[in-house]
Amino acid sequence: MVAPPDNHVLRAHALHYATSGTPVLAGVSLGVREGEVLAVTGPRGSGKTTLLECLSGRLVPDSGQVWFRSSPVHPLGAAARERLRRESFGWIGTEPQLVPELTGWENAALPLLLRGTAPRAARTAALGWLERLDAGDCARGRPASLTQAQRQRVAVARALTAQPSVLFADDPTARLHSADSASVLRILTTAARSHEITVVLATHDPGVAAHADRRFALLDGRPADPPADRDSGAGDGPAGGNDDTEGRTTCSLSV
Ligand SMILES: Nc1ncnc2c1ncn2[C@@H]1O[C@H](COP(=O)(O)OP(=O)(O)OP(=O)(O)O)[C@@H](O)[C@H]1O
Repeated sequence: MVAPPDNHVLRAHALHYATSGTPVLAGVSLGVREGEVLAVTGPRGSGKTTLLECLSGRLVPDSGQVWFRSSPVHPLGAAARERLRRESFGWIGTEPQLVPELTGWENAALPLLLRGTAPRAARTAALGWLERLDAGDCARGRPASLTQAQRQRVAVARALTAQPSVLFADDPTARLHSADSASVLRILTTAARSHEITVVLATHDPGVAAHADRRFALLDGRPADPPADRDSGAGDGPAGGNDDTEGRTTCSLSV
């Protein structure tokens, strides 16, 4: 096993994953640089969610390697992967998946409370992020009383409150209207950049991918445009669609 280069916070090498005998990922390699916003793009069913799940330790690939900084993730057992996710990773899904019995701030504070942070400090941090995300008015409401966009803002606050090293966002705005989508994405990416949180963002929407620094395109579980030198790690080099792009969205917000 070879540890990733220093400037990669995450690295995957030759990932294969199949479900019911059908290949979902078929030899995917990529590196994610510290602090970047990387969009994993591709049509529906191309394997984006599965790739994020393998990178984040939610799924164990059938073969291949995943590294987080200088530590291998793929050989870890379930408890160690869960600890890694709790301590170092955040996840925002397409659906907010909030706890219905808890208020907005309680939902946003949950990762800190699970880590053992004192309730008062967890509450202060959660309220701070809700305010920064223009969701201060969601603090006292339970999820059922909030709109879809408000619930997703609470989910974003929950992910950021934990100050993850890497935030995985799986089509986080797919259920939002375009104005809400643009606003949530702008706030999410601005907050991540100002707090040096690496983001891996799955989307099939080029408008969403435009918020990222770089794109990695999948097609049928493979890199859509692999670099000529695959051993150097697909998605790392200046080749094809998996390349540094000028997609970074200029934003004056300070979150
Ligand atoms: N648990 C599972 N059981 C059966 N098939 C699965 C499972 N997970 C993924 N698949 C299949 O693997 C393929 C890739 O799924 P995946 O969700 O990773 O793609 P995606 O690019 O994220 O798609 P979408 O944009 O629709 O979310 C699809 O054909 C999907 O049906």
